[in-house]
Formats: sequence, structure tokens, C-alpha cells
Amino acid sequence: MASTMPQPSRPTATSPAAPVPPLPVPKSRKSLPVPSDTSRAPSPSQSPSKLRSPSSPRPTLSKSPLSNSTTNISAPRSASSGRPPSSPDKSLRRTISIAAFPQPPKTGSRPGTASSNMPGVSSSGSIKARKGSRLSSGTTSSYRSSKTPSLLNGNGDGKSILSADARDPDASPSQSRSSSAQESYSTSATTYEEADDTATGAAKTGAKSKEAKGNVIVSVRVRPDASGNDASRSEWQLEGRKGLISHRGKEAGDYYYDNVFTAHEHNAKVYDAAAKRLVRRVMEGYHGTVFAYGMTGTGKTFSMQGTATSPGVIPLAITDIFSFIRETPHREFLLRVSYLEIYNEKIHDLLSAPAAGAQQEDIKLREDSKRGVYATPLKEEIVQSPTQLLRVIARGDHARRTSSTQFNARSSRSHAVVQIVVESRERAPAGTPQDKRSGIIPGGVRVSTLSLIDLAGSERAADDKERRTEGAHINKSLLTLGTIISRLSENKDKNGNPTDKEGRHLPYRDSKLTRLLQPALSGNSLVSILCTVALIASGSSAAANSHSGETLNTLKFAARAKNSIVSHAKKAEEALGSGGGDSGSRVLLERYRMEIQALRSQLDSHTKAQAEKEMKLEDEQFEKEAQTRHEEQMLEIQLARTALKERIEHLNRLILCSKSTGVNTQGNFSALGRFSRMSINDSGSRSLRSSVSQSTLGAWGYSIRPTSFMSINSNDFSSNLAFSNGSIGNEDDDDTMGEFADGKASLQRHVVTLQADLGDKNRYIATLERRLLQARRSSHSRMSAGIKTGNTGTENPDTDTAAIIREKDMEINELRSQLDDKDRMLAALRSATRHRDVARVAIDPVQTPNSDTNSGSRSPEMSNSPRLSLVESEKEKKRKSVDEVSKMLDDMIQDRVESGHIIKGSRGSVRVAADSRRTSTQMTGVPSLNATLDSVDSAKNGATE
Ligand SMILES: Nc1ncnc2c1ncn2[C@@H]1O[C@H](COP(=O)(O)OP(=O)(O)OP(=O)(O)O)[C@@H](O)[C@H]1O
Repeated sequence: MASTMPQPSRPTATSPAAPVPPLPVPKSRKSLPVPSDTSRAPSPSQSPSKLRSPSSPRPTLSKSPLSNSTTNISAPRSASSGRPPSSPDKSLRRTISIAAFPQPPKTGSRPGTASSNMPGVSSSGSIKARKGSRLSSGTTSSYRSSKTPSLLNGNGDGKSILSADARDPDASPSQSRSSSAQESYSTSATTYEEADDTATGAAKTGAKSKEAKGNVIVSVRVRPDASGNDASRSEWQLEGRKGLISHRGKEAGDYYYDNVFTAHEHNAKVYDAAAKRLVRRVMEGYHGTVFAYGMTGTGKTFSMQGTATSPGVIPLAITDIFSFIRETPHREFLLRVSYLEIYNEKIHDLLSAPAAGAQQEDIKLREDSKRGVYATPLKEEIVQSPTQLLRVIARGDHARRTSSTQFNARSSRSHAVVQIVVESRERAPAGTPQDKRSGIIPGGVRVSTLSLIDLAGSERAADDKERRTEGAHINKSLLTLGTIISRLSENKDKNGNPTDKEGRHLPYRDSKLTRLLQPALSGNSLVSILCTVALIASGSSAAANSHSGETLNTLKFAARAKNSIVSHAKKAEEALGSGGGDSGSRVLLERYRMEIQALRSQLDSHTKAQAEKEMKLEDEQFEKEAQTRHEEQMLEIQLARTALKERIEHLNRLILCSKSTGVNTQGNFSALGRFSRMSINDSGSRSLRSSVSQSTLGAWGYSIRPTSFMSINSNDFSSNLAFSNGSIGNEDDDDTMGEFADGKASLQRHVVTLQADLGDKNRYIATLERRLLQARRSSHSRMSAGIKTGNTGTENPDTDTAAIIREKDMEINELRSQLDDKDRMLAALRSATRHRDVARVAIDPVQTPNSDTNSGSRSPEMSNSPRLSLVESEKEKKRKSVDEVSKMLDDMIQDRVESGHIIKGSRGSVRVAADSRRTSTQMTGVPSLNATLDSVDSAKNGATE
């Protein structure tokens, strides 16, 4: 089958005659005649599809064995990039700092990408000139134009690249690269997929075959000869443009590859030609594997990792990955990276160093229909930036085992595998509701893997035992790799397992390396193999001979790989959901999205719950405040009630006093004593009132106080005095004396009426209070209901309550004024009583003789003498009483002066302050203080008289 495969680029040159140990070489694959190949290859016109024809056949050795453009690998060092070839010292590799790694391109170009004017690659220059483009990867163009169209070689992209460059002639080289790659994204793959759709029959089969071949890129890189030995000049010839390495030694032969990089070509150029496109394809959803194969010290690590000044495939791939993400806003990505090494056939996780003294958990290889072969358990780190990814890889590099070998002072003693898993999914276009909510649109997550592998170098048996053991393992795994590659076919057994042409199983399980590479080698992945060689002339020494043999082995391995590996890489299927099987559960992007959604809804419900809780708290707080307010108001009302009751009681007492006390039937004066009691009572009530809330009573105490014993609507203080001092006479005389001619019965009736009235008022106040309470409660419940239903109406419950309170206050005030009226009436009654008493006292001396006459036994002298002394003592008592009253009135006036209710004049006169008068009138309708003051003055005068 291999012999029937189109080999457009395979020359008819003789293959190495001698069998090349240790890898079996199927000669048939290497001896396909170019002309026939070429003739089989479809031309652009022949192809019914948009497939590009294979490029012009590579020239055979007979045509131009030593063309002008041939590069001799031992070309003088000056011909290189200006940097002397490095000595075989890997310390440089270790000095690469993260900061020195390339960042995503901004402006300018990568080092070395503009090396088209170097000797040996002059052809690229010519291509450049011909195309008139600013493409930095001239050789890549050459490579593209000479290959079968495939996902990797970019045939079909040429136009796009050119047009892209033509559109933007001033674009910087790096930008050109990006745009070209971007263009390739939209043209190459599409072109080929369309070809798949339209191609029919043999053309279709042929196209597929070519694609399968094209999906594998094999490149050979020659490292500069560290010794500067020129002896190989005649033995090896390179033609970079043609991808040709010719050997003129014992095993003479020409070897063609997709790319041949000469000693002075830079890492950037190697990356552009050998890996860039593959990396882009991985970002689009294909699996891709790049591995460096070669003898120890030939530059595998140099090519994969590079140096600070010349970054290799890995850092450049990382840069491109992030460039791609930036350039693809319609998709979202998640990157995770793992890094393992296979050392002495054991897998070690380079990202999870075991704790000191502890042993790392055994890492096993498992297989799964969706994931293929994978190592587990393996640490995967999610990375969000190139720097972070480079840092992770640098950490792994640091943990990798290296030691000195004959050809390399710092030789990698293990196969190192960096795996970058790319998850991506379509994003909802910006501005859509989905974008606002979750960014998720229908469709699954595509998972692809980029494997970047730096193999350990094959080597001859070393002296050191440890090196020998390492070497044995390395060589065994590489031998298995070689064997598998040489036996690869598209045959499968009935179980679907790949077999070789003879139906034998391929020994993937013979080594961890081949097992791990199985998915890539068996065609599920795009593959780029970079074989590194150091061309040293054979014959000069045994070592050189052996070296030359190794170089030939590598070249043959590369040739076999190119012929055998068939890749039908397909875009990874989009995994839907996070729970569907193993692959689904690995899709972190989906899982994270779901988690984000779940967390978002959790957050929403938390926010809602919190808002509700806050509202409830506010409600509670409000109710509490309202309750407190209500309690305060209740207390105030209660106090006011108490004060009113006291007042009523006091009035009652006064009334009862006027009824029950006074001058007894024996004519004893008890008024003064009563007055004293009144004073005491009054002061008692005053002290009670002072405990009442100011807001409730305020100056009311004052208004009540004078009323209690001085609120007499009369300017004649003598009558007051009479009241104060007078004996409140004989009840029997009430009917005939005083202002109220109807006497005591009438007064009592009045008093009873007043009491009943007071009781009514009291009840009325209680009712009002109850109503007020109810009104408050209903207003509260209305307010709460308003808050709960989010009612933001214009009605303000506070205003309502305030209005009700105001209303009730007014009612209370009215009641107070009514009470005051009653007070006044009581005062008038008392005044009448006093008038009567005074009248009685005045009448008494006149009436006494009559009474004496009635008694009939006393002589006038005897009877007049005690009467006179009685009158005298009464006068004395009066004086005392007046003095006491004056003193009390003075105190009261002083109180009022202090409180600002009255103003004292310079000559001792007093007048009511305007405010006080107003308040007094407004509040209580208390009798004019002036009258009181006048009364006081009169009382004073009366007393002195
Ligand atoms: N193309 C190159 N240009 C300049 N220096 C190079 C090149 N290739 C390799 N070297 C130098 O050669 C030395 C060995 O290279 P490197 O370690 O990459 O070899 P290797 O193939 O990885 O060896 P091993 O298999 O033993 O690890 C390093 O010092 C490196 O800098």
C-alpha cells in the first residue's frame, strides 16, 4: 500500500544501501520514482475540487545534485545568523528567565524571522521578491507551494496570505504572521473540507491520501558543528529550500523532508515552518503533536525550549495560542496544562513535586475512547496568560532530570511531554440577552490537545552505570517508536486495533513513550516531527563514524515517519453538557460555565433573601420604634390623665372642704387651718404635677395652681381674704346669706353637677384616649401593609398619625379649657361662699346681743369683755393669716418672675409678660393674673390696715 501512495516529493534517489540498525527500513517506501509520482499527482486543472496540486516535483539528484543553492552544513560560521554556534553547554537553557520569554506580539518581529537573506535560504528571498510580500517565512511559503494540500502545509493559503499582505503592506512581520495564520484558518481548512464534499471517486481518495500525508510534517534541523570541523563539507549537502539532505559517504543517499533547517536558521523559522500551523489547528479543535527526535546533544531541547534570545517551539506556541485567543472573540477558551516526564520507564509529574522524602504517586497510562491514552493522576493547571503558562512550564523544566553525557553536558535523561488542553466554545454575540446573562449559546465545548514532546536523546552505551540504565531505557523506547513507525499501516484487526501490513499488532505497549504517542501515531492527530542532527564527517575517528551512523539513523527515522504516519485528524467533536461520560466530565469550560450559572443563581437567591431579611428587619425596627413611640405617647397620656384626675380630685377636695369644713357650729375659725391644709395639698399637687411630663402639662401647673386657691374673679382682695381667713360659716345660715341667695342646697347642687360633669369629662377623655390608641394601631398596620406590598403611594402614615394626634390634642385642650371653666365656676361658688361667710362675720356682732338676750343670764360687761377679746384675737389671726397669704403670694410671684411669666417693675410693681399672658389665655383661660396681683396688693393693704 505504501508503494501505491502518492509520493510527490519523494525523489528517485537511491536509498541507503545498507540496512540501518536498529530500525528496520522498508526500502520500498523510499524508492518511489519521482516522475511517476509527479505524473500521478493531480494538477490544479485536473482537480475537480479546490485542491491545490502538489507543487513542482523536487529536483532529483541527477538534475541538480550540487546546485548553487545547496548549503554545505560546514559553511563558515559567519554565514550563520551572526551568533556563533553554541558550545554544547546547556547552562544557557537554564538561564532562561520567564521575563525573557516572548510575549504576545505587539510590534516588531521575532528574532530570526527576517533571516531570509542568509546563504542557503536565498530561495526564500526570491520567493519573497516574486510575491512582493513582507512575509517573514519565505521558506514556509516555498514549503507550502511544494506540498500536498493538507491541514498543515498551508497549500491553498498562499493566496490568502498574499492578499492579506497586499491589504496591509505595512504590517509588521509578526502581524503578518498572525494575519496569515488567521487567513489560513478561514481558507485552508475550508478549502479542504469543501474539497471533501465535492471531490468524487479516485480524486477524492487521492486527495484524502494526500491530506493524510500532509497532516504529518517531518523536518530535519542541523545543528551547527561546535568543533567548526570542515571535514563534512564533501560528505553532507543540504538544500534547505528543497528540503534535501544528501549524503555522499558510505551510505550515500538523498533524503527529502518537508523542511530542512540549516545550521544557521533560527528557532523562530523552525517554529514557523514546522509547528505554527499545527498550533493554529489545535486552537481550531484538532489534536496536534510536535516532537523532537534525535541523538543526544543535537539540539532537541534547544529547538523545543530555545533560549532567552531565541525562544523555541514551546514558548512560541504559547505566544501563538494567546494571539489566537485574542483574535477569536467569538469563542471562549479555557487552557489547562500538564507536564510529565518518562524516566526509566516511569512517569513523573513535573508539576507536582512530591514532598521531601515522600514518593510520588504512581502515574498510570489509561485509555478511553474519547480521550485516547492519558496519564493519571496528573496535575493540570489552568492558565490564563502566556506568562503564567511559561512559568508553569519553566517549573516543570526545572524538575526535569538532566545529566552530563558524552555529547551533552546537560543532557535530558527523560522524555518530557507538555500537554496543553484547549477547551473552546462559541460565545453569544455581544449585546444579546444570552451574552448579558451567561454568554452561553447552544452548542458544545470542543476539546483539543497540543502535545509538545522533547524526547531524550539516543546514545551509545555509556561508561557510567546509571547513564547506561537510563540509556537502555531511552534507547528501548526510541527503538519501539522506530519499530512502530516503520510498521505503521492503515490496517486494523477485526476489533479495530491497528495492525501492520501483515496483521500483526503494533507494539505500542512496549514502552510508555509509544503508548503515550499512540493516538498521535495512529492518525488521530496532526503531527510534526522535528529530527535534529549534527553532521560530522565520518571516517575521521571511531566516534565520528558512530556519530555519522546515528545521524543516518535519525534521517532514516524521519523518512520513515514521513512515509508511514497517516493522519486523518478531525476536529474534535463538541462535547455537550458536563455530565455526559468521561469526556464530558473533563470539559472544564462547560463545568465552570454551569458552576458559574449555579453560583449566579445562588447569588441571586442570596441577594433576594438578604433584601427580604433587611426589609423584615427594617419592618421590625420600624414596628419597634412605633411601639416605643406609642408607649411614650401612652405614658404621656397616662400622665396627663393622672394630672387631670389629680386636678379633679383636688377640685373635689376643695368642694368637699367648702362643704365639710369651716366654722363649726361653735363659731370656731378653722379656715386658717384649712387654708394651711390647702397649701399643703396644693404644694403636694404641685410636686405631683412637676413629675408630669413637661410636654403634657407645661405651664399648666401654673395655671392650675393659682386657680386652686386664688383664681377669683374679683378685684376685691378682701373677699379673697375673707375666703382665706373667713370662717366658712354655719351651714344652717347658707340659705339666707351670700351671693347665692338660695343657700347651701343650691351650692351643693352646683357642686354635684360639676362633679358629675367632671366625671363625664373624665370618661370622655378616657374614650378619646382609647380612640387615639385605636387610630394609632390601625395606622401602624396600614403602614406595615404599605411597606410589605412595596406601596409607595403619596399617603404618609406619619402625617395621618400626626394629624390624629393634633386633633386629639386639640380635643384635650378643649376639655382642659372646659375644666378651667368649671374651675372658674367653682371659684365663683367659693367666692359666693366667702361673701356669705364675710357677711356673716360682719353680722355676728350685731346679732350677738340678741342671742345674748336670748340666753338672758349674762351682764353686758361680762358678755362684752370676752367678745372683745375674741374679736381682738380674731383680728390678730386675720393679720397673721394675711401675712401668711402675702408670703405665699410673694413666693408665687417670685416663682413667676423667675419663670418669666411676669415682669417686676423698678418700683416693685409687677405686670404679666406678654407671652405668658397669651399662653395663659390660650392654654387655660386662667383668670387674669393681674387680678390676682391686684388681689395680692389689696390683701397686703388690707392686712396693714
Ligand atoms: N541550532 C543550534 N544552534 C545553536 N546551538 C545549538 C543548536 N542546537 C543545539 N545547540 C546547543 O547544543 C547543546 C546541546 O543541545 P541540546 O541540549 O538542545 O541537545 P539535546 O538534543 O536536547 O540533547 P539531549 O538529548 O542530550 O538532551 C546546547 O548547548 C545547545 O545550546
